[in-house]
Amino acid sequence: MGGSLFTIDGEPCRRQHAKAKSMLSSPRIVASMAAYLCGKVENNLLPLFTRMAIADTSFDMQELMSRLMFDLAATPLFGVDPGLLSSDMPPMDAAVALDMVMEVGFFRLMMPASCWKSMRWLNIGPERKLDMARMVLRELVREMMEKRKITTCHFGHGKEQESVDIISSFLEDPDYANVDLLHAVIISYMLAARDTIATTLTWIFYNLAQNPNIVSIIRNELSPIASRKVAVGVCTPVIFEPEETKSLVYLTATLYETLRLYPPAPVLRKTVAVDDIMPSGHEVHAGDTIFISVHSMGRMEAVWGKDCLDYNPHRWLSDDGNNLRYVPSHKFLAFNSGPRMCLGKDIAVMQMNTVIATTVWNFDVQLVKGQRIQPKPSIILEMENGLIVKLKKREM
Ligand code: HEM
Repeated sequence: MGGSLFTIDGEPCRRQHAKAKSMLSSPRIVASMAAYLCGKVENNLLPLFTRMAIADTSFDMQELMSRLMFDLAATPLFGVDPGLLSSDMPPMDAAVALDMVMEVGFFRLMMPASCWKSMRWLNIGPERKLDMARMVLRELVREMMEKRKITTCHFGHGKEQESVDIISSFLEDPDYANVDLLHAVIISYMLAARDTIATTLTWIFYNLAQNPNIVSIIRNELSPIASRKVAVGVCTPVIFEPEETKSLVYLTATLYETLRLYPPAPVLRKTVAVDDIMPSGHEVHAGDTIFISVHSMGRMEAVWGKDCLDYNPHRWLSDDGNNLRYVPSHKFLAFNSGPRMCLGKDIAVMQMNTVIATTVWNFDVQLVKGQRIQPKPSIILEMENGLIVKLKKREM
């Protein structure tokens, strides 16, 4: 990822940041992503969930969310659908390689640099695994670039169909003529857009399965939209489109509550630019490294009050329950705060609300008993053993 937005500062960062911001806020790209999201949910996710429910089969929700998000991240990037969520469940080597990058990244954060650098030089341990993951990812990029020459993925319906591939704008830009830099930018985009959301969705389904009262409130909020879509007594699955879910405050509150307790980026690493004194009174010096545990901050009584450990979406609502309460980003750090705040927040909320609403409305998600839920040591807060669930189709 060397040279990509996540590893740089100063002028190169300013330029990359501006480019990423203009792409991720472009109405054309956002509309294409929304259209592709609806197509993926309708044509892949819902049929798959329906089959699982009919067969009463247990499955790993984390793996499925990882496949879904791989497709949702890669398609607008390359203009080609890798099809990891297709019914034949193809091998997901590239997704596993992305996970490995996150695990080794965590290892590097925890180890003295001399230790991992020696391992890299000797090509042993986690560094060897990273090297292999790098090869898999290079192959992914090569394969997708080849495919995009012959296939173009179209988004939307009828005359409104158009193709979008984010990569074209990098290929046309002389700043990205260096192949290694282009490669780093592509992989960073995949990590930012896939892992964060797949992980959050998995934790949401885990929490909802244990809180049927919260599920009922979400369904009540969805009910007026659903009743406009299907006639009473008709059993067609309902899909909730981004335009319909964006004003749903309780659904969004549930999403934020999950991000508070289970932030997908649980630790942020910062380097001090100039000597300073923190609001806490701690002195910091230029070059110092600071780790911020977003995971711990989300569970601190001093920040969130006595019920800080409860899963309670209501804390995000105004007193009358009709609006989201304003919470400053330095308190709710899941998307970072300040000039380097997440640029994909709105896209992420759009994608997650659509997947949650559609799943929760059409199915009951049940946890399979006897599994141990614990986080994996990684830069991303994935579950070590996945999340094994069963689905029941809702009778309406
Ligand atoms: C649940 C979803 C997401 C969460 C919680 C999240 C969180 C974050 C965090 C914490 C950072 C700061 C990282 C750091 O400085 O160390 C960040 C940066 C960033 N995110 Fe996200 N992200 C999410 C989804 C996305 C998506 C879907 C995209 C793209 C489509 C995206 C694009 C970016 C970019 C480009 C940056 C770099 C901003 C900069 O440094 O200027 N993120 N995100």
